[in-house]
Amino acid sequence: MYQLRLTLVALVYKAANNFYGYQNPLLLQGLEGGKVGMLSSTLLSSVLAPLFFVPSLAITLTQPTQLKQLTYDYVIVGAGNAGLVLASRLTENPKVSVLVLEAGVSDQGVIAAQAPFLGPTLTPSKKFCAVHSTVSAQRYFPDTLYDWNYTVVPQEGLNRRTFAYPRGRLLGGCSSANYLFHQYGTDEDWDRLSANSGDPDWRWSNMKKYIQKHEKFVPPVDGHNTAGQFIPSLHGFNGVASVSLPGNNQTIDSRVLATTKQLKEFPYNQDMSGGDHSLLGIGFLQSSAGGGVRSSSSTSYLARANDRPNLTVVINAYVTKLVQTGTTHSGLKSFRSVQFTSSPGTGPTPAGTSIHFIALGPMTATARKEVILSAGSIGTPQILQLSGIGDSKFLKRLNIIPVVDNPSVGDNLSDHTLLPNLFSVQGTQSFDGVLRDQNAVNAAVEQWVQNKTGMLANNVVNNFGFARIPSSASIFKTTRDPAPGPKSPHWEIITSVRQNFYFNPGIPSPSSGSFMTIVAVLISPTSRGTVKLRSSNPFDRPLIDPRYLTTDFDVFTMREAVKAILRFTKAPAWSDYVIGPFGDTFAKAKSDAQIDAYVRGLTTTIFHPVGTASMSSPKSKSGVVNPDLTVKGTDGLRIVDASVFPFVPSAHTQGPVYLLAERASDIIKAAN
Ligand SMILES: Cc1cc2nc3c(=O)[nH]c(=O)nc-3n(C[C@H](O)[C@H](O)[C@H](O)COP(=O)(O)OP(=O)(O)OC[C@H]3O[C@@H](n4cnc5c(N)ncnc54)[C@H](O)[C@@H]3O)c2cc1C
Repeated sequence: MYQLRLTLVALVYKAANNFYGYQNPLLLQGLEGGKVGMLSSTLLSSVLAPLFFVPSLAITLTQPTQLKQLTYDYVIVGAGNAGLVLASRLTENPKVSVLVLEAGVSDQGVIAAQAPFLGPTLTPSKKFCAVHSTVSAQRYFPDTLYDWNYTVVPQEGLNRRTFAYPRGRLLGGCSSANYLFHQYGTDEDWDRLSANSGDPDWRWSNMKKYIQKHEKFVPPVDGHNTAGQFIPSLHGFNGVASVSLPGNNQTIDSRVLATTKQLKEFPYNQDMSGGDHSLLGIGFLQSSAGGGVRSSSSTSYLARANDRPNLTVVINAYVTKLVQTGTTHSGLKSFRSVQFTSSPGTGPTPAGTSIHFIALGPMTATARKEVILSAGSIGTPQILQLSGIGDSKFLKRLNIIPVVDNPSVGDNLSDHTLLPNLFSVQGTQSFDGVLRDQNAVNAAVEQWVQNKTGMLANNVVNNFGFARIPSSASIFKTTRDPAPGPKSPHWEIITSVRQNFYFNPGIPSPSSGSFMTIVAVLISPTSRGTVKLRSSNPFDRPLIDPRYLTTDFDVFTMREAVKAILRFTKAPAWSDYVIGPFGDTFAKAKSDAQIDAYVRGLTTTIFHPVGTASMSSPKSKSGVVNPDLTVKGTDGLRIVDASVFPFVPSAHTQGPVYLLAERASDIIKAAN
């Protein structure tokens, strides 16, 4: 138990420094070179798993070679957020057999995937690797076993910076590795999807029923009175995955709430889940957790299907391509087979290069009914292109034989950007103080170990909100409002007490002082990017180019968000707390040009890529899937994951993915 506590303490520090960006080099040195050693969650998995068993998987095979059969009714690629919803729903019929192929590892016993506070240790830090930095990329992008360890190509709109682009690589996918914010987007998001695709059943009036199937709203772990913090009628209480309000008061909560009374610009919003209810305003975060433990698609949807003999899940199974199995009378190319192999080694590799290949020869699984791609917004377009489904001219250049010419594959990448704004604050009550106090950290660890409450049981954020730029703003003279409707936000504000900032190379982390970070997120981006193959080698990481802040609207909105956040901190509620912006570029950012430079220097991602296999109407010449999620020009192949959203929803994306996958399960059941 001593080792457990030591390891948890170190993970607390790692979590604190990974969240939203900044790593304290001294702290890292301490962790990597000190007694605790390189604290990997692998250690936790192997040594400590029995102490923290959370029901997730039971029948999972750990290698493709353990498969006793290779033909199933459905083959699902990716045991991620969407993939496990499908696996769980399709196997409700005991006559239907399902194989799920997952390249990543198990989530069982992975403590960092369980304690909400430790989630950020699963993915590489977002610490910026400056092109002019003297520090190697490897030093600041340490690969993790639970992540695909991607990086973005140098971003033109962000001073040609590159940075880590986390994607979960374990059972549950990103739902096991994310930061647990849980919402559904606005009704206007879903109504736009419906209008664009021509399918009335994507409308919110139809989609909202899936909340009841998906969500199990549970009380917060501290048992506080939640009256006025959420609206019960917007939630499900008997669904599969737990959702809860914060269970550990943070020092700034009361100031945030006071601000909502003091500034008309930031009204209080009683429920932040979205849908029928507006997202505008500030309220309490709802997290995908219950009882102080993360709820992922693995611990919820897979757990309920564990004992079904008709479901087979294989981890360490890397899908290299889809195999064409014929052509229909109408000329559609059938893809009912999937080629896969043992996952390559996951040891440290320099960011952006090939992964060392140690796999056995390829195997092929075949679906009697359908193959369903749920490999996520990066994996899905990668597999499509490797299979000859994509832009023919581009594929030929990579010596891949084109089968279905579709230039939309891998296009239209859309993501939310993130800018951490750091403020110096008074006193020692910020999270910085807690982290410098070994006794406080030990006590928090002890509390979670004993009864799953306290700091580790909680998300790192308690309050957040959404806002619009005024309709009279000058940008609307030249740009059409990209939000899906007047109730949907343009940007998001996330309040946090963490020491949590991105620093310009040369400005060391302060070893004293207290900080508050208020994050600005661009919610309705107009920049669009791409995910394209680097080569025909399936183990080469694809080229990810979100093209962040390459439009006037996106730059304008981030600038206005920074100005609004400065106004937020001028409310009387902060007068005895906030000292002022921290860091030269922020403190001196007064003119629009200075704010823009500050924004371009620090913005990265909040990990919500969508759109790389967009849904469009069957008649549309662009797009990758039809409204029923079948892949255009193909037969026997669907896509169910975040890649099909043509626009990034006005929310954190796991909730929309859950609803998408619930409806997709119904569509697939009805079609077969
Ligand atoms: C660090 C981080 C923090 C986030 N925070 C939040 C948050 O707080 N709230 C929120 O709502 N959203 C958050 N998100 C985003 C959200 O979790 C994702 O949008 C969503 O879960 C994506 O679901 P998906 O099914 O499309 O893909 P995934 O969940 O990524 O599933 C894809 C699966 O396919 C597997 N796969 C990929 N390629 C292959 C292959 N070749 N062979 C076999 N398997 C393969 C992957 O390993 C993965 O398990 C976060 C994401 C990250 C990475």
